[in-house]
Amino acid sequence: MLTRTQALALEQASDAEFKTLGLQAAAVRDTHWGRTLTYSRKVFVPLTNMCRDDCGYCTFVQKPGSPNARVMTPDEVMAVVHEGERLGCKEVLFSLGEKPELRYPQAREALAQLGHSSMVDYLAQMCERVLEESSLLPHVNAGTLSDEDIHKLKPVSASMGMMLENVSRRLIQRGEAHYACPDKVPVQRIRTLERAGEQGVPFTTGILIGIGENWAERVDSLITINHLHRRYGHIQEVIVQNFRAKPGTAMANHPEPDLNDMVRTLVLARLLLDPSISIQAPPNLQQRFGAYIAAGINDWGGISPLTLDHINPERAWPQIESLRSATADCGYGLQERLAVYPHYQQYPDRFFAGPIAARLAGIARGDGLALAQCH
Ligand SMILES: O=c1nc2n(C[C@H](O)[C@H](O)[C@H](O)CO)c3cc(O)ccc3cc-2c(=O)[nH]1
Ligand SMILES: C[C@H]1O[C@@H](n2cnc3c(N)ncnc32)[C@H](O)[C@@H]1O
Ligand code: MET
Ligand code: SF4
Repeated sequence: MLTRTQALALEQASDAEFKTLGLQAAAVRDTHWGRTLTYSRKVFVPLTNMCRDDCGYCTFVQKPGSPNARVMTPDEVMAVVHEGERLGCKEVLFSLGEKPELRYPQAREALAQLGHSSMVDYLAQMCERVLEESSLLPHVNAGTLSDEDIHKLKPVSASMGMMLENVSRRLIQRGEAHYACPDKVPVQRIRTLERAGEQGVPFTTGILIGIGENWAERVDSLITINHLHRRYGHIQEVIVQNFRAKPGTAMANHPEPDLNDMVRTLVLARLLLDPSISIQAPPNLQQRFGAYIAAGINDWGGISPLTLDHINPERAWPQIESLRSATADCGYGLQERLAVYPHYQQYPDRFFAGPIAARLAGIARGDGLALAQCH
């Protein structure tokens, strides 16, 4: 594994040097993850698109008053879940705006009508319903979480996630991507990762590249994730996600990272992080699958046969079969996985509680949806 000094020095490395490093990264992946990449067949449920933050790159968020601002009803959620189940999905990714009730009366009213006072309460209830009424496993991506939030969500979700994005405090200054976003203050994101570790939650995180950060700040963000994983052993995967510029946002004219930047960052992540951490890059935000595989990724993340990627709705998911053939062209297999990685299922007492523990124990015994039955 690289030291911080070595990682920082890579900023100056030539394309030829990166070619050699890419071979090393791919070798680390082959040793620890084998020659089969994974993906999770999932549905995406944007429980609410109202959010107390205003990230400069986000088109998901809608201000109350806009005709598109909403909180999904339980029936709407369950309709997506059941349709996903019919199509063979095994994961429900709840991805939502952060604590809109703390900023907007309209969000408080919408929640009150549903019988809740916070979005996390409503989220926990919907996770519980998903477990009671379907075979899918909830994975929640609700941003920063308090100790109580995690305690509430752990018994009803297989795993949780929150992109660290970046640890740089520069990005919260006026004119930067995270200006006036209380949930993007680095220490808040780091505390969420820490709390998840303390409470034993299999956790997905990652970095968002191209939002104004520099190479050293990427290195420090990955090192932060690695330190937390050393302490708690709970980081199941790290997503390296590339910023996409969206019309109508504050960052509409901000340059997007190119493929070379993405590849260099994937190589950095693979050589810097503990090799037991899965490295994922989304296949719908660039189309050069082979370049990512060569850079050492072992996972394509969630792919949906049903729902849009609501965060990047203009980027269609590849068909699973076309991803399989592109992956095969590079000499790798493609296999479905669950929202929680197999390693964590070996330590149920630490990582699972309540109804989700019972469901995962059932899967391990072979009733319900065994991984072997995955497509
Ligand atoms: O479809 C998506 N899936 C996203 N995922 C889901 C991911 O692809 C996997 O499906 C899950 O992490 C299950 O392992 C996230 C999960 C997180 O915990 C945090 C952030 C993301 C980001 C995305 C995303 O932008 N689009
Ligand atoms: C779920 C994750 O999606 C990411 N996200 C939000 N907006 C964009 C965008 N324009 N481009 C790429 N990623 C984005 C954020 O990092 C969030 O945490
Ligand atoms: N609001 C959360 C975050 O930014 C999750 C979804 S982003 C559309 O991390
Ligand atoms: S990226 Fe997440 S936190 Fe930021 S505005 Fe969008 S929904 Fe809110």
